[in-house]
Amino acid sequence: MKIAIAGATGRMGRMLIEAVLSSPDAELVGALEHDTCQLLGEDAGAFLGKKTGVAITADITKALSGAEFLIDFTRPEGTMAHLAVAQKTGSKMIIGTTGLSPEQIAALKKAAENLAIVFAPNMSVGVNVTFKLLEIAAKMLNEGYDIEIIEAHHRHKVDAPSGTALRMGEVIADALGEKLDDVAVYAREGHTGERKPGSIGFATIRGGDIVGDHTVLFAGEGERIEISHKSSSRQSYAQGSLRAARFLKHQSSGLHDMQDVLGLRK
Ligand SMILES: NC(=O)C1=CN([C@@H]2O[C@H](COP(=O)(O)OP(=O)(O)OC[C@H]3O[C@@H](n4cnc5c(N)ncnc54)[C@H](OP(=O)(O)O)[C@@H]3O)[C@@H](O)[C@H]2O)C=CC1
Ligand SMILES: O=C(O)C1=N[C@H](C(=O)O)C[C@H](O)C1
Repeated sequence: MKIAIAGATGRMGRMLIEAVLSSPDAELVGALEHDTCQLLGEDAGAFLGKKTGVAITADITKALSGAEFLIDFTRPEGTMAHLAVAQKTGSKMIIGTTGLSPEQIAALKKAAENLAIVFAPNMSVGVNVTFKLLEIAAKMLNEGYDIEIIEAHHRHKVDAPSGTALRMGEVIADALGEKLDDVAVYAREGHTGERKPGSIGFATIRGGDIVGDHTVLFAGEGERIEISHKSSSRQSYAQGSLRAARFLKHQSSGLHDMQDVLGLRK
């Protein structure tokens, strides 16, 4: 698999480069950064002490020439700019970027009519299995339990709640026959009044180097159930992205997610 990485000097970009270089069925062919990056022109493997022959570039077309796949963990505006070029080069996209607006997601759907894309807020197998556990729990605890989603991430994260927490909310709302927009409570402060029955609350923690923790609390009378996933390394996201690329080898179009990649869709 000939793979280009966007955000090549970022936390996920570096993890992905390392994963591609260690994977026998993958080859690094492009490393993309934006034009203010201090490391443009440097070998993409330099941070590992490796020579890959692939220089970090801000030229999207150059980075994508010869790339069958583009793995993109950047920012929404970066992802949308990369998508526009990938549509021309035909590079299939694996998108992990979170915080996209509804309009940007609609643009992904449109592009996916002719381009195969995996777009998922969390590429780890564990989180995607957790989504299934939440679906079961929400269906079985559909009365008498208040649902709160608590997420914690490192101090550098720019979007909140996390994409994963929002997807957890969507999975639970869907299992309860609701729309997340109608039941979500994203913040509480001051005299809030009593908890609104049927709402799904979100709480966000930011600090230090926390890779990514998510807990869903089902709080009833006299008991609480907690379903938690904790990431201690970004490797699971990188390995999940490579699984997504292998899945896309067999797709010519469509907007897929990790439930499709892992065969978890009901
Ligand atoms: N789906 C999943 O499994 C996961 C998703 N994520 C998501 O991936 C994204 C990146 O996370 P992370 O690696 O921690 O972030 P980083 O900030 O470490 O990396 C982002 C990279 O993208 C670059 N970048 C920023 N803005 C643009 C732009 N407009 N165009 C092109 N490149 C840009 C940054 O460059 P510079 O530093 O110079 O600005 C940086 O190299 C986030 O949205 C995060 O939520 C993260 C982990 C797992
Ligand atoms: O920014 C991160 O770090 C992460 N972002 C994703 C999200 O917003 O859910 C996935 C993971 O939690 C790490």
